[in-house]
Amino acid sequence: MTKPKVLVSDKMDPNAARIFAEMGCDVDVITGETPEQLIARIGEYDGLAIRSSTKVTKEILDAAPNLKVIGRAGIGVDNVDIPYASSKGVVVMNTPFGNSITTAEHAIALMFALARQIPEANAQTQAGLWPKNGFMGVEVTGKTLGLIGAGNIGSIVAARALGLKMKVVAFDPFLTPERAVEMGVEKGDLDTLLAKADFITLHTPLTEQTRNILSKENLAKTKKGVRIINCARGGLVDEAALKEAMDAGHVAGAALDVFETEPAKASPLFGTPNFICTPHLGASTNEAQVNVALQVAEQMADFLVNGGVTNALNMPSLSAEEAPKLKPYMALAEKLGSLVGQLTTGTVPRVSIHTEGAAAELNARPIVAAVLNGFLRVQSDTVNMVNAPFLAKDLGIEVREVKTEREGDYHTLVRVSVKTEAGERSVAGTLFSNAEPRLVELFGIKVEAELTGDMLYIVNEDAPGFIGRIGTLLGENSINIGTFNLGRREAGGEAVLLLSVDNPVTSAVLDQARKLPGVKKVMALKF
Ligand SMILES: NC(=O)c1ccc[n+]([C@@H]2O[C@H](COP(=O)([O-])OP(=O)(O)OC[C@H]3O[C@@H](n4cnc5c(N)ncnc54)[C@H](O)[C@@H]3O)[C@@H](O)[C@H]2O)c1
Ligand SMILES: O=C(O)[C@H](O)COP(=O)(O)O
Repeated sequence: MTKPKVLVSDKMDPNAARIFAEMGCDVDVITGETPEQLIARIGEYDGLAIRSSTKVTKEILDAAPNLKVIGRAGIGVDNVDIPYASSKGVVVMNTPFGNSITTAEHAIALMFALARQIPEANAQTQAGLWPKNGFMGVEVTGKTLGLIGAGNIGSIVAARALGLKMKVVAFDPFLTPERAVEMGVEKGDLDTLLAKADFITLHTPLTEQTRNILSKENLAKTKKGVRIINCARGGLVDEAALKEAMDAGHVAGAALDVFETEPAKASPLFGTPNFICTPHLGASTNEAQVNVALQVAEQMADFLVNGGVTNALNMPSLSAEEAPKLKPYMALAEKLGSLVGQLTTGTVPRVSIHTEGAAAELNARPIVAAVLNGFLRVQSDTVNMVNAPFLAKDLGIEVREVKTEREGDYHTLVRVSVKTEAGERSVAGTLFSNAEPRLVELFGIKVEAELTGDMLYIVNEDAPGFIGRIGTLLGENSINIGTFNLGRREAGGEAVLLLSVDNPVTSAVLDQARKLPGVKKVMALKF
């Protein structure tokens, strides 16, 4: 088997290359290239490992027909066009915790640097000025820290601030009151935070809701003398408004690790008294860089070599604990989706996935993605688990999930129903020995079959002699039957026959089968 090829295109701890190689990938480390150089190179790679410098644009993705996974050694993925990567079936993963402590520590370091004006005091002292009386600081003890964003990094910052005997007011629409109590912070709305905080620190992603969250208007609502720290993303603070508020003496200090435009080689804020900045160093410690490099390489290699999915942003993750349980269900779901996809013609406005019994206790998202993958594979060769839900949405297909924890006839069951012009049609399957996918119902008829390889699907009138005739036809055409599965609505009624065959059935043989007495429909299927 050829080894997957991975390109590391941003500066990363060497442990990443070591892990890729140890886990069975060929790895090239080529950093600092222009977009044009990357476009010329990317075509041969299955994986791309990045930090924040490489911008993974549409043009790069279009030049990457083999690309299966992009791994971000870090948290923010705003440098990756995720919707476009998803549409191309490329998994995007990050390492959501590896640099959180380090970044939280940088925010605290900047808070102290602001409180005691350390950079300027250092510069003047080293310039021989000994400015003993020029730097009157403030204590942080007893002061209020306004935390905008109380996720991974925000909560570490809050814990450190509480340890420093500060009070913490947090604004985060997704922060539950219980979690706020657990964190020991006061949950408040943005206006309350702005009015109370002596220091404000930002820890949200940059989204339409958070862009310029510290706007001119909101800066005006802050306490006079407030100090602001941004170690999250440029664009959260309106830089021009911040400059005005600092010049007016309303904001006493600001520390930015991140800028709206990076690299920030010029800014009206540069040179402003009590303005401190660092060049996006939040994640730059040995510890964090080793963490994220090891983690991204392990995740990407696991995906490329074993199909494991961890920390993917555009695909349901499969934890080590869930994966063994979910994998046979995903195989079953994909086969059922493929079966209805192959047997259905015309537009399908709705696909419903119903899990029953043991299946209903599982994470439904990978099962749903697998059904859609199987269903849409019939119309697109490039569909996969990542892009299938997006493609379904683009096609206007409503996807419904239903769970029934109570067991029915089977201890575990997955049913896939599609709404068609002819009405609702459904197929259902179970797992034998919790591992082997089996079809158990096809359009209302009980039939037990393994969906595998080349198959022949026949609908006929239940009548004596039919099985002999079809067997003879296939035999005369040297087609060996592997399995033979029969079901019928009632004696003498509509019957279905699902045969697995050792070689594909030609259209000439399909035509002959259609001419057999009592035959209503004949189709070749492939799984
Ligand atoms: N400076 C650096 O080098 C550096 C390093 C690591 C992470 N980061 C950045 O720090 C940020 C936070 O990272 P994290 O790991 O804590 O992310 P996270 O996803 O764990 O937390 C983000 C929090 O922001 C909250 N949030 C979302 N929208 C909000 C809104 N409108 N108002 C208030 N809160 C909102 C979310 O509910 C969540 O709790 C990210 O932008 C990340 O890219 C920067
Ligand atoms: O989102 C992140 O992880 C940080 O912004 C770190 O970015 P970096 O890897 O480019 O230092």
